[in-house]
Order: sequence, then structure tokens, then C-alpha cells
Amino acid sequence: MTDENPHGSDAAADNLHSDGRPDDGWSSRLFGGFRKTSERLSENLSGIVGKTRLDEGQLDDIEDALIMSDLGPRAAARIRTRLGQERFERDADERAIMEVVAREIAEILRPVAKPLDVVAFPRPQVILVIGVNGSGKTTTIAKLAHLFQEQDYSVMLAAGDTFRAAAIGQLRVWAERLGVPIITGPEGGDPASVVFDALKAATAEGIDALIVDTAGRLQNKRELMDELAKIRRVLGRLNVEAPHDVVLVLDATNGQNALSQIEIFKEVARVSGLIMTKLDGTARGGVLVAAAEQYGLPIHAIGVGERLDDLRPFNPDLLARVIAGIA
Ligand SMILES: Nc1nc2c(ncn2[C@@H]2O[C@H](COP(=O)(O)OP(=O)(O)OP(=O)(O)O)[C@@H](O)[C@H]2O)c(=O)[nH]1
Repeated sequence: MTDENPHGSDAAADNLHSDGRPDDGWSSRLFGGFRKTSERLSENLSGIVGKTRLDEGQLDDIEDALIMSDLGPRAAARIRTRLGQERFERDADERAIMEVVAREIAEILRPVAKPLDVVAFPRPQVILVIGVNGSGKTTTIAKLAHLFQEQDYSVMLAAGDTFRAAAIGQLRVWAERLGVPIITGPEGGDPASVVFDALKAATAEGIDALIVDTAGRLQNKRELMDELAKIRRVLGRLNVEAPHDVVLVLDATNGQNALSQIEIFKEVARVSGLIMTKLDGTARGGVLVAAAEQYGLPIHAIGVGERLDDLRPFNPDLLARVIAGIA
């Protein structure tokens, strides 16, 4: 499936099992993707050996290491507290500590793990996808469409980012590859009118899921806010429940900056859930835990590569172990 990516590269091709065996399967891409995160964590934690209890100095070091690994101060404090309460069997080695870290990360991730479901009645489920340019929004729309297709749902795309011709073109390329219909408008046209036409067509054709691309211009918050509000109004005229989801796409490589984007987009749009992309090959994957702990917004899926099947609903327990480097 290496030719599915219009950007032409295959970021996942060089993933290896932990024992060095090459494997391009999904789970090894997840492990490979998070390797830098878990490496950073274990680098920061190396040398920490406790007795049956960790002392304050060790707990301070662990808390710092967690913050350095982008898990954020709140999650770090929570994990520290848990570790402080833990009585270890014998002298605690790094792995025993990481087991506890993984358990606590899983507790943080579990409540927010929520796959995007197609449940709308009447159809279609309308999913607005928002996020800054370059976050992986377009690719994520394609991956989502693919995920739905795999579940036998029919999909339509709407090119609601009319600001840039390139955005429309890129989405059209994906639609052709996926074999799904797409509704577009002229560059510079009214996004709300494209989205209106799309919902009308999708409803008439009995489409299950309508995925809408939107402009990612944060430079002018007011304009973006007005644009999204108008899209909502127009959708509401055809279906009072629409949009059913407002999914914010975040680029994990932005680390803490991804968190400020949540803050801003929560202000301009009623964000209902998150998808975090580019978790492969970044040492900043811990930001996923920070986002879960700080905002409690549903996390629908994670992106760990550029290929169509590189988007998966996440398994919090497995992910927690992967982040802690003990999966
Ligand atoms: N490694 C990796 N790259 C990704 C992932 N998701 C998207 N990308 C890449 O990130 C780049 C930007 O993705 P786009 O989908 O074009 O991002 P966008 O937010 O639509 O950005 P614009 O096209 O600038 O509006 C592309 O080269 C994608 O292939 C991911 O999970 N992992």
C-alpha cells in the first residue's frame, strides 16, 4: 500500500520489532512510533533504583522525567503520587517502576478512549474536521474515510477549506484513491455553501458518514469562528443534529503547543473529540497523556504514519505500556 500516499513517502517502512526484525504490520508501527517517547522516558528514568519504597528525591526525579517527556505537570504529579504509595516487592528496578507508571497512564487514558462511531439517525453522521494547516488534517480525513469503508460504511467528503486551491486538490486526490464522492466549491467560495450542498447530496444518497474538511487559519480567530458558526447554522437547517462530531486534529510533534491548540480551538469551535497524528517518530508522544489528563476530551484515534491504515482507535492499556516502554 505504499503508493496510497500522495506525498510519496513511506514513513513506516523502516519500523522494526524490538528485537530488530523488520515488520510493517500495524502493531509494530505503533511500537516503532512510540519508541522515541518511551526511550526518552526511560533515558530520563535510567538509574532510578528503589528499595521497597521510593524516597522523595527519587520521586522528584521521576516527576521531572515525566514532565520532560511531555506528559505534563498534572499527569506527572498524579503518577508521582501513585508511585509514592506503592510498596515494591524487593529492590525496585526500572521495569517495576515502569509497570506502575503504565498502570497509572492507562487510568488516565481509559476514560477518554472513544472510537468515532457512525450512529446518526437519520444518516449521515456529519463529522467536521478542524485543525491548523499541516497538522495532518487532510491525511486524517482520508484515513478516517478508509476506516469507515473497512466497516462497510459509505462515505462522502466535503472540501470545506475553500481558502486554498491546494487543499481542495489534495482532498480530491484522496477521494479518487478511496473511490468516494466529494463535493467541492470554487477556491475562495463560501465554505458553508459547499457543506450545505454536501449534506443535501449525502442525505439524498443515503451516505453513512459525511466528513468535512475546514479551513485551519488560526491567524484570524474571529473569521474562523464566524466561518465555523455559519457552517453549523447551515448544517442545522438540513439536520438539527449536525454536525455530530467536531474533531480536532493535532500534531504530536508540536508537543506542548498541541495543548495550546486545544485551548484555542475549544474557544472557536465546540470541539467534541481529538485525533492526534504523527505519533510515529516523535519523542513528544507523551503529550497524548497530557491532553487526556488536562482536557478529558474523547480521543478517537491516533495517527502513526502516512499510510491509509495508520489510523486506529486506541487501546489505552496497550498504549500505556507502549509509552512506558514495557509492551
Ligand atoms: N509521520 C506521519 N506523517 C503524517 C501523519 N499524518 C499526516 N502526516 C503527514 O503530514 C503532512 C501534512 O499532512 P496533511 O494531511 O497534508 O496536513 P493538513 O493539516 O491537511 O495540512 P495542509 O495540507 O497544509 O492544510 C503530510 O506530509 C502527511 O503525509 C502521521 O500520523 N505520521
